[in-house]
Amino acid sequence: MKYISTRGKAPALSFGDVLLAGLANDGGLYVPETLPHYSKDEIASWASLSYQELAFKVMWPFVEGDIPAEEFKSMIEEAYAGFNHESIAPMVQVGNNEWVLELFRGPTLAFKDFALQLLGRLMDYVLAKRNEKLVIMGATSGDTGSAAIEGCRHSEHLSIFILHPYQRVSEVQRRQMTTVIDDNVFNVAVKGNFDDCQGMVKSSFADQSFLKGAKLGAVNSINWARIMAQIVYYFSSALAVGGPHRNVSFSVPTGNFGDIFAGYLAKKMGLPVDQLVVATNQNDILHRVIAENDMSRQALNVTLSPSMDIMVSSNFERLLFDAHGRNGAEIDDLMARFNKGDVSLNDQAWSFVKENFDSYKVDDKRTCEVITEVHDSAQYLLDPHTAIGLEAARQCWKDKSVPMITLATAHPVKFPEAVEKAGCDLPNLPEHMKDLFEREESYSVLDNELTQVQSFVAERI
Ligand SMILES: Cc1ncc(COP(=O)(O)O)c(C=O)c1O
Ligand SMILES: N[C@@H](CCOP(=O)(O)O)C(=O)O
Repeated sequence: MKYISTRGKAPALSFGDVLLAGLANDGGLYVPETLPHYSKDEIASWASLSYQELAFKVMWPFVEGDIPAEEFKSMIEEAYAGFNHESIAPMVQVGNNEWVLELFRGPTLAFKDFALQLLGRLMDYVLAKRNEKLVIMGATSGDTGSAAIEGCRHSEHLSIFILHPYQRVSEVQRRQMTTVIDDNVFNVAVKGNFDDCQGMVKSSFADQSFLKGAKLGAVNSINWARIMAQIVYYFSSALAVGGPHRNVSFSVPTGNFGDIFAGYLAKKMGLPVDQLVVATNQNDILHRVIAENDMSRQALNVTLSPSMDIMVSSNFERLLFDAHGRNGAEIDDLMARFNKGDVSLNDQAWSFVKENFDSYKVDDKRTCEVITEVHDSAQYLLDPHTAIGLEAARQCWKDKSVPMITLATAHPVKFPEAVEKAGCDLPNLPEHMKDLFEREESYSVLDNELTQVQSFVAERI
């Protein structure tokens, strides 16, 4: 499998190279040159597989040639061994034909563990083979950071620098990152927002001279391997409710557009998907572009769903690549126009986006109401991101005979403020985190300045 950049100027790479490259050197994002496609019968034949076996089936075409099959199988086994449910991604019914897909059963209690438990192992394997080291820079609005640290901390080949927006992640999220005191783990609180952190990571890829020869890698969903691992649970959940011989729909709490892009790819690979619903909080650029073709950047709101406080949505570029007939030159030009303030898509691209996605925006007040309502009606506690997903599902659902699956992207215990505002009791922290509030923290607070952050990294590698 070869991977090409959405901006058409970077060289096509193999899986191993894409894994380590993160962002393409033309500023684009890597996507597979072609996708495997499966018939309904082939997909149906996967129904009896374990999650790990299914993960191998779905991901193998993307890594074949770079990772030996037996090694890849072992990595998958290890990656999901630390999940606390035997199904790995269990489903809970919360209404008629209405399902919640629990993606928070991994070590850091968010869907990011699905990809990052595997990514750390993949990177470690490829780096060991090549006898190389990698400096990871990642940006987080709260969940990627801890999942990436957990996935990479044991590697001798990786050092990891995670930028989070100062005072804009929940205390549980912050402590999950900052209480990991390892020689190769560095946490930085940037006096800015998530977009600032993500912008610094992307600028660092564009000019890596500050690293004095060291190589930079990515753990955010700009890294193709993140998306690849997230495709699997669209297949597992569809199979659990009668797919592929019946259609299913998905509603996805969305920020950086990585998770729902994985669902879009599952559909392209043959999974019969009726609707893909983009659920946003008040930071609604994705809802505005789908509904009104308005991509104008507005000030970032602080919400009760902080992990989705994102305005510049990296993976949307991967979708736009398809919307523009996979023409890299057009995307290169489009991105330059966006940076100069252009805020709309051409008619053809907008139609493509609207044909593939529905969308809905949910504010904080409604988020809390949904948490309360579902707690009362189904005795089930949603986290605020999932509540947004469920409300969007209900508002956008066109055919109620089609099962609607909302992705539960995080555990409610990470977001006490929303749970308490909804009038619900906060569950206890799981056993492995129960002393989280007593653990020592270590992190540095830096100004929202690229040079300051880059010097911090350069001095520590
Ligand atoms: C809990 C939670 N829900 C939803 C999202 C949005 O996912 P994506 O960025 O892949 O759209 C994130 C982070 O991005 C998250 O941490
Ligand atoms: N919500 C994310 C933001 C980063 O998204 P990613 O999927 O690109 O890593 C977070 O929790 O950090």
